[in-house]
Amino acid sequence: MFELRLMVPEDRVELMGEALEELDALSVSVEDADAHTDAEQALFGEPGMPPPREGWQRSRLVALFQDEAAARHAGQVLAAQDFFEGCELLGVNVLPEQDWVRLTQSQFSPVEITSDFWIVPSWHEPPEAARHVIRLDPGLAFGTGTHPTTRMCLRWIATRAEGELGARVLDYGCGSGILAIGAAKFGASDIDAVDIDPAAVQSTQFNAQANHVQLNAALPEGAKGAYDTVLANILATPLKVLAPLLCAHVREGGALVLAGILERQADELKQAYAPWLQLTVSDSEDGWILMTARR
Ligand SMILES: C[S@@+](CC[C@H](N)C(=O)[O-])C[C@H]1O[C@@H](n2cnc3c(N)ncnc32)[C@H](O)[C@@H]1O
Repeated sequence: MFELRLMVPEDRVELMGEALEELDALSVSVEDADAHTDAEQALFGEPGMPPPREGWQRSRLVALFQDEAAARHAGQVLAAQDFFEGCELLGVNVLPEQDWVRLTQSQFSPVEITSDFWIVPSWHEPPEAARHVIRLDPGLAFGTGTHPTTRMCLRWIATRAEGELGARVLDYGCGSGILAIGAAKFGASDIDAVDIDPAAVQSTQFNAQANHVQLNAALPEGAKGAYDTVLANILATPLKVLAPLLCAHVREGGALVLAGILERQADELKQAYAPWLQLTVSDSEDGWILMTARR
């Protein structure tokens, strides 16, 4: 494989990406050319929403080609176009042969939630100390246990006193289903896991089966009635919109557990939920907080 590398200003990223695909690039990736420098201007976007801008102020495009001639030809064709002004050809590199499966797998190790609760990829043996294990491989949906928001929710589940989690649990925004599966491992027996993304619903069903866990995975209409515990790891903006809906699903005496919230967003979340529940911050990690309430 060969990669053609180009420097492209923000307003040309999409056009150049499309042109490279027309020229038979196998893939095109876009990197921030100013990443990790003083000139870096990070772009933050909400999952599922279009990116806030088409590219960084200076983007590095890397297009993959089957052979060197195709990569060089694409570079020559692009350089001759009038829209190439302001762009730069950085060169063509040979990409060394790699065992991509092994390389990807090496990036995922078992994740410790508590000393005896671990998330373990299928190609690893669980650590000896692990009494509770979720077997999970990275897939299409969010939630491998490596993100602090997921870890805090799982830690909350694992550290409940006997019976406190309850039997009936709702995982709202289930992604890979990791929280729903975690709830099952800690005693919940009637679990609904819902997500707006059909791929997440599928992924949850698959992961539940792989963990020998019974749950109902569905689109959001699958959330019905009152639950002992409602878990939602989404992001502050959707969590504010969902406040009345999520609170309505918490039974009298039940718990609401919210994640995906940055430390500086604590007050806006408290205000949004105040008509129904009193949220408090009950955990934090790497600038993210866990907010919980009891009805
Ligand atoms: C950050 S991921 C969390 C995944 C998993 N629960 C975890 O804790 O790792 C958020 C998930 O919420 C879903 N989501 C976002 N907005 C939603 C909404 N309004 N209703 C239901 N699901 C939503 C996304 O599709 C995504 O799968």
